[in-house]
Amino acid sequence: MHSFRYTQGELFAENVSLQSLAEQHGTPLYVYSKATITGHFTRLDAALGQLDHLICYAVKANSNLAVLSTIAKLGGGFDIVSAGELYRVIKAGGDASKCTFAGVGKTRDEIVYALEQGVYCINAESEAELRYINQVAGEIGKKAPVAVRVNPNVDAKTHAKITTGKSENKFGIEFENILEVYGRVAAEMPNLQIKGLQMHIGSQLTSVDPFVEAVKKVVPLVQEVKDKYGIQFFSIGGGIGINYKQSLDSGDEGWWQENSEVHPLTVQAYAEAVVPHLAPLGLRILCEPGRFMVGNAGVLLTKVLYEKRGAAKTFKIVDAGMNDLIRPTLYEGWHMITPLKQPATDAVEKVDVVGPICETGDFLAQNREIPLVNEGDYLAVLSAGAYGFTMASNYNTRPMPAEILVDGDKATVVRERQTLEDVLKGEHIA
Ligand SMILES: Cc1ncc(COP(=O)(O)O)c(C=O)c1O
Ligand SMILES: N[C@@H](CCCC[NH3+])C(=O)O
Repeated sequence: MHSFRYTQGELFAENVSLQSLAEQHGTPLYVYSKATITGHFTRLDAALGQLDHLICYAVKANSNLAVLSTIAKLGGGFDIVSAGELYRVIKAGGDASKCTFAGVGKTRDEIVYALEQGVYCINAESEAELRYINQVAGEIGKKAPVAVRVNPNVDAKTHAKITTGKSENKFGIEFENILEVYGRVAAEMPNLQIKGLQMHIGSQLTSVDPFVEAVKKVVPLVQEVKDKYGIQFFSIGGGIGINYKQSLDSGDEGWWQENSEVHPLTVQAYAEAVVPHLAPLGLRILCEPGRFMVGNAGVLLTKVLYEKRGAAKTFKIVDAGMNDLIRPTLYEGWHMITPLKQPATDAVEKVDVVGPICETGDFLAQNREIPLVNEGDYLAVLSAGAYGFTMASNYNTRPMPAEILVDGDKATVVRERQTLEDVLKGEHIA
């Protein structure tokens, strides 16, 4: 479901013209659609309807308070990876008791904060971590709810940098060692309460097969852990991929259709494939989607500053760089780029869309055919709602962009653009 579409020659987010937002608020600018987020949550929730389930949205994908508040109001829980993310969830009105705490390197302060706030579960990724949580919990007089993350050694067939469920990845404990570890937790770590088992094999999966392979492999183990230790939940992690090549409302027609392809993975297909394996467990099933929930719900608006016709290439130099959206640089991420004002002709030209950062890797697209645009025109980088702003930085001392949430006719600035003073805050001459 997408809420971005061309209407009378202009690109809209729900009922709001993106050109007007760019003119009013400046660029680079992130714009999110509340209807898309709500639609995605509702669809996944319905697809898992047969199970006792909880959607724990992976906050790292997009942690804007307004996004978190939207999901909290829909009844969602949250998968967090730091004290900072938990702090955000609480500030946004989310419920700590619906939070799972993931990550391989939790610190003492983070463990204490999570226990004090009463998170649903801490998902531990090593035996050393379990022992440390046990120690910290004892010191503060708490019993820590824990799950162990299993590394099922299944290939998620996604980009190498976002594969997490193979033996060579740093995540989780080997499948073969899980039962022994639970045994030691039960016998030797009195301040831990065994609450569940968790897995997550990777991000941006575009086929249901690796999910099914992992679920089929891990379910018998879950059953055994349940029988021995009486756990409450099994979390199947996140990872549902989105279609980066079809980011506009499907009713649209235009040059971008040529780039469209049917996404092989839908939530319905996902649920149909995994639910039959999960239902017999009789456990609460957690799901931790990040990108699926927000990826197609956000765009990054940018302005064409200059055109440079080089000997080998034509560059469109825009005002958004890799510090605003690092996915193309880091993962060869492909994001559709389209003008905010529909071009008068179908003509396209092959260009590199590059940012102002002093790095050769600073590009939003390379060798890409886009419609003819001139200096001063605005472009939208689509499907930028996940791992966009959350991975942005102040590299080259560039202020972080503003974020806007659109809800029907209403556009609200949900994070202000940083000023240079903001960027330098806390910094001192020795
Ligand atoms: C433990 C865990 N859960 C959930 C997610 C969310 O992943 P995605 O955004 O691909 O759904 C991640 C990131 O890959 C993760 O590491
Ligand atoms: N940041 C990655 C996804 C990482 C998933 C985190 N566990 C991306 O944009 O594709």
